[in-house]
Amino acid sequence: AEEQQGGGCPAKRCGNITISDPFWLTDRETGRSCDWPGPPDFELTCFNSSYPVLQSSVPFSPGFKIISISYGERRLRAVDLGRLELFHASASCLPMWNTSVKLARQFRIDPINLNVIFYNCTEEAAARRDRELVQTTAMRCLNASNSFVRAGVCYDATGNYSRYALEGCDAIIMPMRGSSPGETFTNATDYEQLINDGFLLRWDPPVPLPAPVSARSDRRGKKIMLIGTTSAAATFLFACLYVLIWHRKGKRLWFLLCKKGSSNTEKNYEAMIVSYGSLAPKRYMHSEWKITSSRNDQLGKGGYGVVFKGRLHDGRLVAVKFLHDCKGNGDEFVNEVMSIGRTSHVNVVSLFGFCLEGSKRALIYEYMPNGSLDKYIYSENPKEILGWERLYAIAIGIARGLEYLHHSCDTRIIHFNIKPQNILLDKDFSPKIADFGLAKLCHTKESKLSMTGTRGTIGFIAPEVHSRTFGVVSTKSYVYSYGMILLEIVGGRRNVRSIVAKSSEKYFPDWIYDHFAQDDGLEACEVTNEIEEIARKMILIGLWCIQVIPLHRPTITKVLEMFERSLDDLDMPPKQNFCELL
Ligand SMILES: Nc1ncnc2c1ncn2[C@@H]1O[C@H](COP(=O)(O)OP(=O)(O)OP(=O)(O)O)[C@@H](O)[C@H]1O
Repeated sequence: AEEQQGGGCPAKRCGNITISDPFWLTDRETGRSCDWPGPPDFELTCFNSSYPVLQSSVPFSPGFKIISISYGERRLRAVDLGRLELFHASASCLPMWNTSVKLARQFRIDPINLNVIFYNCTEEAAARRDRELVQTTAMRCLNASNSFVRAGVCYDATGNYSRYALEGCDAIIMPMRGSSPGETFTNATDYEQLINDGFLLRWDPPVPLPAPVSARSDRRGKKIMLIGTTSAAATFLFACLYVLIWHRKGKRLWFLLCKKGSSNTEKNYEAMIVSYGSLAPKRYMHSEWKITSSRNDQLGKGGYGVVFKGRLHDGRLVAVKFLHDCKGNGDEFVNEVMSIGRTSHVNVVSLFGFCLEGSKRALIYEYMPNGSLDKYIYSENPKEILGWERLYAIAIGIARGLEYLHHSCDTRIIHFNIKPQNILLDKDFSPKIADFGLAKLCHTKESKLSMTGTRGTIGFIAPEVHSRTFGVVSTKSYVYSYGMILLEIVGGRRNVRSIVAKSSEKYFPDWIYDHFAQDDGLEACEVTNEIEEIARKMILIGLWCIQVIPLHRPTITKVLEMFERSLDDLDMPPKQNFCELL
């Protein structure tokens, strides 16, 4: 019988290799040579008519050059093109994935292969002590003095090569062609040749695809198809009804169904996560963490969902935020989570990972043992618990975190929800900004405090966010919220209430403005002589930040400069007419 490609087209040649079932060739320039494509993982392209290329499952990363295919043994020899680029790239390195990550589901690295490990070191001491390592010379994009290579590492079926880890070095593992039985390479000098020789891959037979509908198919065939399709549709409908009924009866079954999406979607998510590199937040399965506290003991509940304390398998404590009412599909969710996860600053809460199981979504954050700032500033005696110096340090820390979110990272991250509930305190009471980037992920129920600029209470949201008549929404809108937090730190809501009671319901920013110049004016805020400078500075900066017109507010960088100055160098801001906001 005539040899065929996967999908039923006649076999073709690319260079000196015959492409036949299950592989199939696409011609990128002239379009598909087959009407009916073969199994997706087995699609090849022919590079310059000289050799076939197997695609990488990681988007935008180079695939594999095929050197030979043994159809009988279901084995092929391939070279990772990403590795070759290491030798030829003139300027920068492409992200280096472990080869196994780039392989589609149907392919496995043959256990007969040995491995080469490349080390890129920031500290070389450990690498230099290791006699088996050879310093690299040919890697254009790595600094030759701090990159090393080890060859002949045996295959480990569990994929655990941690015993080869070196302190101060990143490592990348790539398979190399297995030698004759029993022989291992201990000398890595020939690493370039070893990589060029390629390695062996095995494949599992693809699941057969349904046959194409041919224009020439006879009536009987059509009838069978019709019966088949109708019964498949009926079965599907029946299954849907069954699930719906069960969903109503008990959510458990629904959960089981949602636990994992289709394997293609799953693969897509994995590929997206991998493409963000090693610092990307990790995707956790429900089984990889557990809630440590009971339902009655949740950490809190906000506009986006409920937050529980949890623990990862490795022992780390986390805060798990179960999101409700999420926008967009899984891919969009993963992309947004990745951009949130790229933030890294001492004053910004770290996102360790996320959960995405069907429609269920959760974010996993580092756990902040001292909770949120509101707990302290609205307590009976906040200044006694934290002390003014600490409160002052917290104020500066928040400004640093905001400056980072404004300038140093992905500008797509918007945080319209700066308020004391979203300032979390770590074990040393250092502040970290939480809850950013969520507006893009989920719909929120209106936030409890921040939207209500009602009489006598303080709203954290800048006037221009409510109404464009006040100006354009910009980073100055965060500055407004920050200013309100400063005034809250000084005044505290309880204090505000008592002041309000004593002063015929005067708005706190108005009240503090009027009392700022008076000698005993700050007594109501428990300000004593020793800490007067600190308190007055926070008030002045706060009042500058809450100027109604955004243009009149300082930038957050300017705010940090103001903290550096002495009180005498700071001017009094113009008094605002807050009535128009209330
Ligand atoms: N990483 C964390 N560590 C410790 N506690 C946390 C953490 N994240 C949130 N919390 C607690 O959970 C509470 C609820 O948090 P969440 O961010 O969901 O809502 P919120 O900030 O009160 O309201 P909103 O959603 O309107 O911003 C917080 O006030 C805080 O006390």
